[in-house]
Amino acid sequence: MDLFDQIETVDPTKNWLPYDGTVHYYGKLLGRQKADIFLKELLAHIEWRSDEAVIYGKKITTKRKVAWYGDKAFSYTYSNTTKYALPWTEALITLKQLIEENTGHSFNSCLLNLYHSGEEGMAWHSDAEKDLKKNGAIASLSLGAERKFAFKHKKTGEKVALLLEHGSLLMMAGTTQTHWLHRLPPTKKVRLPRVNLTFRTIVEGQV
Ligand SMILES: O=C(O)CCC(=O)C(=O)O
Ligand SMILES: [Fe+2]
Repeated sequence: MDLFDQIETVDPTKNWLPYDGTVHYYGKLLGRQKADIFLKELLAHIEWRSDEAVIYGKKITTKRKVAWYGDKAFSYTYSNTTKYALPWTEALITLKQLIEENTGHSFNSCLLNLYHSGEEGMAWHSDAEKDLKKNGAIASLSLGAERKFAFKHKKTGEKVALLLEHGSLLMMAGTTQTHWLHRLPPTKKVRLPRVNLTFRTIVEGQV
């Protein structure tokens, strides 16, 4: 697939996955000017922290920064560490409402990632932690540097890739997290920062 074909031909009804899940790309939900303003605002005012993970009993710290916000101080566990959501900022509520209006889904939390340059990425994973609503939709808003985003089927290994533009929205729904991994590959070609927001639904006390 030619990644650069997609810009003129954004069809929000297209499912980018061939089977076992649903991924819709809405293209640029925010125009250039608004996207620039939100990027600046989030870079300046989100409480960015290094991400911590415990892998084989060792605590590691990522260069990539993260932050987590929500309706209340949900606790959320992944990579053997527990985090607590901060209360929504005005900018995040505005973005959350915009996404809810455009997708018909609602969300109660948001995980933000800051990649300072193309050298920072995120490894293959799926977002199916037990705190998340099972098969709940995840809305991913991208600001800043355009980056490639890839999916890989857990059994067949089939891959799908697309380019996430400044101000764009990607929706992952249905059984996507059960059957597909996704990642943000690192690249030497990108020198500018990117902020990604994934709006999610946390379910407390779910077994
Ligand atoms: O940065 C991205 O586009 C994806 C981030 C992601 O997969 C996650 O936060 O779980
Ligand atoms: Fe993810």
